[in-house]
Amino acid sequence: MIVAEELVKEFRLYERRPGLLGSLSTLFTRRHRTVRAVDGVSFTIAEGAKVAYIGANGAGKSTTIKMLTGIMTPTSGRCLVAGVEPYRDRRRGTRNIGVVFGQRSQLWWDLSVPDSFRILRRVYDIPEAVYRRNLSLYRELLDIDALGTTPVRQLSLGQRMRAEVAASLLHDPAVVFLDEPTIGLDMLLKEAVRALVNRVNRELGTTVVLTSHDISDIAAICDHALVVDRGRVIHQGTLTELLRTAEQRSVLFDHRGDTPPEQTAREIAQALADVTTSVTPEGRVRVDYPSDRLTSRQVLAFLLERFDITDCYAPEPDLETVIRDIYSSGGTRGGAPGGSGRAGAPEAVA
Ligand SMILES: Nc1ncnc2c1ncn2[C@@H]1O[C@H](COP(=O)(O)OP(=O)(O)OP(=O)(O)O)[C@@H](O)[C@H]1O
Repeated sequence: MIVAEELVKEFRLYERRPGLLGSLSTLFTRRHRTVRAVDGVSFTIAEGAKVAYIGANGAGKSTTIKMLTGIMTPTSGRCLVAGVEPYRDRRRGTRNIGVVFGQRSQLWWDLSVPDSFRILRRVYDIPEAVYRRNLSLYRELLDIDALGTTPVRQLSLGQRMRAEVAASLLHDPAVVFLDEPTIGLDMLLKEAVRALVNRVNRELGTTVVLTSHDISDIAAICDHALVVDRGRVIHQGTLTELLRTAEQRSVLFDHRGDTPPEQTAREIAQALADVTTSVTPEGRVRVDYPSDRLTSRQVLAFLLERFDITDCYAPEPDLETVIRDIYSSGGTRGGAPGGSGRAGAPEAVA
């Protein structure tokens, strides 16, 4: 559904020299430096996938999405969305694509939400049945009627974002790009937006590309992740594979006997290099270990041999920690199953 091949975007930044003389001299000799915001990014996203596009501030997410939605033309490389190069054929491109994009609005500021929707219906030539089905879905999930006839400019951020998400899906696009779609929404509305996105994906097979700093959006919607750092793809695969790359794992357990858990924790820390131990408020022993130096099998074998364990579990690594680790390593860690890196042919995300 989406193919990016060695996508590059460079910006020229012109230097301004201080003072009046400096300003005058820049009229004659303009010096510039080039910023490479996207540095040869290649990937494919299959039809119907729900992909989190993850990266720290300035990693190149918005620039990539601007190229995928046809707002920007790549410096080199190319991308195809539903078979169309969106920046070459914007008319055909926009029919396939829905977008919720940060500060940009697709609504008319002086008009109400229903009036904006009526215009969008004409622009996209949306069949009556599709328009009605979608409006009733937005009534059911987003309480869209509550926005009434207030002009869009007078809506709160949360109210506007509800309308933006609905507007992006009104024409049943094949792909929807959602950049921070739940910003400004309260907990219930966040859940409603996530439910809507999941429902259109399930019922219509809409491909979803989500950018969000809210990890719970990613966990609630996405099944795949594409992680970028300094303009390059550094990880791609399923969310489960991403979680498996966790650098730190843990095991929690209870055991029989008179030894207090604090003493057990000390014994383990002395016996096993690289682990850290603690006792939870419930009195369980917690063992944290680095996954590149110890396997869960080794840790469990050690614990089973030494202690009469009555209960034991290994919690899933949490997504937030995993993503933070990826950012801090700047893509120098080994890739997850499914591959990482940018060289060669585009790699499949789903
Ligand atoms: N129009 C522009 N002119 C010059 N530099 C730009 C322009 N747009 C983006 N950049 C630079 O390109 C890099 C990537 O920016 P981009 O907005 O794509 O990052 P991002 O991952 O979306 O960040 P954020 O999470 O903060 O939105 C940054 O260094 C940014 O300063």
